[in-house]
Amino acid sequence: MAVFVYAENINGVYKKAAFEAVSYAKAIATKTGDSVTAISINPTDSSDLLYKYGADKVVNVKDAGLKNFSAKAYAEAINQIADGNIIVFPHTTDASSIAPMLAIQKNYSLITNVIDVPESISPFQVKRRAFSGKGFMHAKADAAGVIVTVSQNAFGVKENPVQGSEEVKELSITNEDTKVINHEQSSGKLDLKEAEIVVSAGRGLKGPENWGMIEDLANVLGAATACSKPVSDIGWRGHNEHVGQTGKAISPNLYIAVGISGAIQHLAGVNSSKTIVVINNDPEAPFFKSADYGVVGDAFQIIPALTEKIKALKA
Ligand SMILES: Cc1cc2nc3c(=O)[nH]c(=O)nc-3n(C[C@H](O)[C@H](O)[C@H](O)COP(=O)(O)OP(=O)(O)OC[C@H]3O[C@@H](n4cnc5c(N)ncnc54)[C@H](O)[C@@H]3O)c2cc1C
Repeated sequence: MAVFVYAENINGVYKKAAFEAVSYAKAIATKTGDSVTAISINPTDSSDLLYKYGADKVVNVKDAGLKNFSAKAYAEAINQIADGNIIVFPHTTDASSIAPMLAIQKNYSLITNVIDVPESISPFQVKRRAFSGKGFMHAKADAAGVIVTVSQNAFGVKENPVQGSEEVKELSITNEDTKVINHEQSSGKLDLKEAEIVVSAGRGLKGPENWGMIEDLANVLGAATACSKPVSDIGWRGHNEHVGQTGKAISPNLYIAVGISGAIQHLAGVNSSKTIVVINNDPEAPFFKSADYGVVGDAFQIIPALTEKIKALKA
């Protein structure tokens, strides 16, 4: 029996989340004594990239009808291939919409946002994030099969090279329900949900003209940029950068929050970050309660100085 894993790609290029999901599937397979089969839809990247993290077999689905993403059509394609009783997905936006559809098609349990290898396989029990990242729970699957989505940056990308094999599968799924009206391109250079470091700013920055210093800091750190909800609501930044309860939920290794008060709805999307640094000129700002490191001061002085210091250190 194989542990199946969905290896997500964007325009054919594997995401970091795909490598993390394969690493996670390998950890389960090691526990169960099974192999790992990765499924990817229309990839252009080499399967070698997935063998590196432990995929014993890679099934590359070729289907022109799946050129545009559709959760229903992708679930149908994966359903035709994944005949094991453990299926792993990354907890990305796309995969999080495929996984529930597949769970219904297969009548499997669905456990989202898992953060560790299962405590037991039969019954399948695993630790997951709950309540917008404010708590944890140990979820138990009660169906014959289980689908899990792995919280990004929680398990990590772990090399486990194997001699893998590849199979190309030609499918022809009908994808008539989906019509692409527009593609929104992320303004940042890095995918916010994949980024290890995120520099985020709020209304404390006073206006969009001041975002240059945030981008400069992000550039020297190799970070993605994010913002609070009001900032994207006013139109200072695009909605693709909005993090929080109603925006993207992220869990980078380092989250730097500049001029953000730390409202509960903002924290809901960022409190799974491994280290949080808060820069705010109000010592009473609620965000300091959730911070690992806090700097009380004016962002307009601190950010350029910090950027220069990091540049000097790197030089
Ligand atoms: C249903 C619902 C859902 C929501 N979802 C989200 C969500 O997903 N994400 C989200 O972010 N919000 C969300 N909100 C809004 C949230 O409640 C807050 O209003 C919002 O997060 C505040 O944004 P802010 O911190 O940028 O602005 P503010 O609350 O105005 O805070 C600005 C901060 O900047 C500091 N500051 C000012 N000048 C400087 C300076 N020169 N240097 C340093 N610091 C300075 C201030 O001290 C202050 O702490 C939601 C609200 C509701 C009701």
